[in-house]
Amino acid sequence: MILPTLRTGAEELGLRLSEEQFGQFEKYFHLLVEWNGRFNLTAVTDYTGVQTTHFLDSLSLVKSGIDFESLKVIDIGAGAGFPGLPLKVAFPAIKLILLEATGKKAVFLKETAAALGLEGVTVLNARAEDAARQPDYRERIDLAVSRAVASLDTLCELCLPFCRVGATFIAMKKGEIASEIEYAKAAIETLGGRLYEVKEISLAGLPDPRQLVIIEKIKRTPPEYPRRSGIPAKNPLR
Ligand SMILES: C[S@@+](CC[C@H](N)C(=O)[O-])C[C@H]1O[C@@H](n2cnc3c(N)ncnc32)[C@H](O)[C@@H]1O
Repeated sequence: MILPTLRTGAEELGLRLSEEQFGQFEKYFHLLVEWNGRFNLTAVTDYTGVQTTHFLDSLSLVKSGIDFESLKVIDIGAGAGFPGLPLKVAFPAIKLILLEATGKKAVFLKETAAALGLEGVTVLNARAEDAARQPDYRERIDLAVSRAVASLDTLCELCLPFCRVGATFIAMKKGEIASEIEYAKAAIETLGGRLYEVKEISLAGLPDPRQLVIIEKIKRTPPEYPRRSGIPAKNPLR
């Protein structure tokens, strides 16, 4: 049987995946390992590790309680596709934008989405600071997600400008985040957000607890944000 760890974890998350979907995850695993031999995509390439650290961790977004069906979702700093691609495999009706600044990773994302037969996936090879100024993307998104890209204050400036008022932004974090949240309070408010909830996630397969930091967009983002490329990380809003 393929992907035993993912099967158990998905069940624990309340997800009922078909054999076709498990087949897509299996293919994704093989593409990840193959491309990783050419350039560095991830440090985790063992069969169980990918199922837990990448696939299940990405799917733990369901613990947010959001109904993903047919949402327009953007994954900011998608890297090798996490969490966006596993979410798309599990919820094929979402419209997914994978935003990734590094050209080679963007090529991997495009080829992988095609190889898995996924429709409704757009790969954007750009920096968030630039893409968020494009009318097609600014305040047009229902759900922004991001894992392992920046500290929460910086991340808010990269992600909240994409969210329409009423949309949700989820930052996937691990470890101690109380001070990170404290530092991000000003950024959340300035950019039109409101901290809704911090949800602790612990899954049997995951080595350490994670948090979903859930932020609602309650007001429009002022037009001066995001600032130009690199500034949100160099000089976070405080
Ligand atoms: C550590 S990787 C994490 C990748 C993936 N989210 C994951 O959890 O496996 C961070 C990724 O974010 C991308 N990135 C960082 N800053 C960015 C920005 N301002 N706009 C777009 N992508 C960015 C990097 O190129 C890199 O691929």
